[in-house]
Amino acid sequence: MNWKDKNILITGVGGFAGSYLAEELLNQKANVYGLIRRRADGTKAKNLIDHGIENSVKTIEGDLTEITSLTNALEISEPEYIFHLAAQSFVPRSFENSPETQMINCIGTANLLDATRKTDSDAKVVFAGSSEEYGLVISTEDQYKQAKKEYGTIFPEPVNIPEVPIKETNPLRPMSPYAVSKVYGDHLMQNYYHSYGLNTVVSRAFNHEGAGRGLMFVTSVVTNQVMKLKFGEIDKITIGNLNAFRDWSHVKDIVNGYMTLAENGKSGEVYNQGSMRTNSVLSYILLGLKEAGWNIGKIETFNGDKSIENPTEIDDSAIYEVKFDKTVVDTMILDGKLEYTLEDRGIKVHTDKGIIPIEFNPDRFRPAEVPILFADTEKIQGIGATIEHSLNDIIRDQLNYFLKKENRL
Ligand SMILES: Nc1nc2c(ncn2[C@@H]2O[C@H](COP(=O)(O)OP(=O)(O)O[C@H]3O[C@H](CO)[C@@H](O)[C@H](O)[C@@H]3O)[C@@H](O)[C@H]2O)c(=O)[nH]1
Repeated sequence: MNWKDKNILITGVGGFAGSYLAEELLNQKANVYGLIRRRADGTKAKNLIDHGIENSVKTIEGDLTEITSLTNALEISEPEYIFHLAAQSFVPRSFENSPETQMINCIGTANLLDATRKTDSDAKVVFAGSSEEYGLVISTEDQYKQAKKEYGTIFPEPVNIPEVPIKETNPLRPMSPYAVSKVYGDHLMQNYYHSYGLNTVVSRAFNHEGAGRGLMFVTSVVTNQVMKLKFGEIDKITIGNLNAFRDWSHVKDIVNGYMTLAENGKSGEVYNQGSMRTNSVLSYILLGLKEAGWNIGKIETFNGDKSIENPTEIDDSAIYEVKFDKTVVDTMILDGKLEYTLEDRGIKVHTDKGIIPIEFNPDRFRPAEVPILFADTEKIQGIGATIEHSLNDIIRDQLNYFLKKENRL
């Protein structure tokens, strides 16, 4: 599409993905308006400054929880396209303060849709739903039996096992207040299309990462610590569940996907966005260490009773970037060579420069966890989206970000 001179409104423009999206649209000469929360100190959002676009985005102050803010933003920007990215997006925070998450994510989305309807805007709305909506994805028969026991008759039955890679038609089994809030927004988008004919398209993006990712998300937790290790500021890595598998995309691929949805997404439809890979948190750490210059020899549990020799040398994509193999669930390394529990307290990584401990912090484990996410992205690829970045591209960008930030380049 030719974005030149098109009016765009982005909610959450000061956020991680919002600022990448704004930069790309500005590069393509669109008029970018961004809804931004009032800041007591009068400064602009840091992400806009990092992207050098703080003066090019036309910011409109407002709050999603006040519908007048949204009608005002729509009247000022007269958008042809709205990207609704603003949200409380950190899963653990939603467990701590669920009403806050619901206010922003549910009421905020309801306000935006209703403001769009009431102002007779014919803008196309692209909504940032989430892979978290899928929640408890079933990978094995045993897991299914256990889940069925726990959740009883309300458990949405799998269509087939394994349910990975996950298609848009998969049942939604949200596992956190955040995930529930995204299911709400997702369904409301579809409902406003069917009830009022609003042009709404839902993106269910899987995890997306890159330079500038919030420090609390696991990929930044890892790469930030890897850099601190490199410069001798810490002597171990502290982490939560090493055994979670995520489908990590580069944020730039996801932002391009949002633009593809604006251009070619069918109204009332839902599209996954992901990388067609799934990797464990442990793999992210090992690849991060490797990228930062360590050679990894062996990994073992703290008491040494379980170990793997040369894990990063088993280096083909079957280990670290897989087309999902159904034998692989709930084990740390994808071929299941090292299994561990929280009682093991951590893992030692033997390297050419000494041992690096990876210590489990029980506080970082969640009341309910999503064990694996892995997208089937055929539908969005069918309308033109592509995957341009590898997992190592993401890790490299994040490591370099921390190098630059600390003036270490
Ligand atoms: N944050 C964090 N997560 C950790 C840690 N240790 C292990 N993890 C595990 O790493 C996984 C990823 O956590 P996050 O990076 O916090 O992301 P998320 O919960 O998967 O959610 C992100 O992706 C969603 C899309 O799938 C987004 O919708 C959501 O807003 C967020 O960006 C989770 O399984 C989490 O338990 C840690 O120290 N910190």
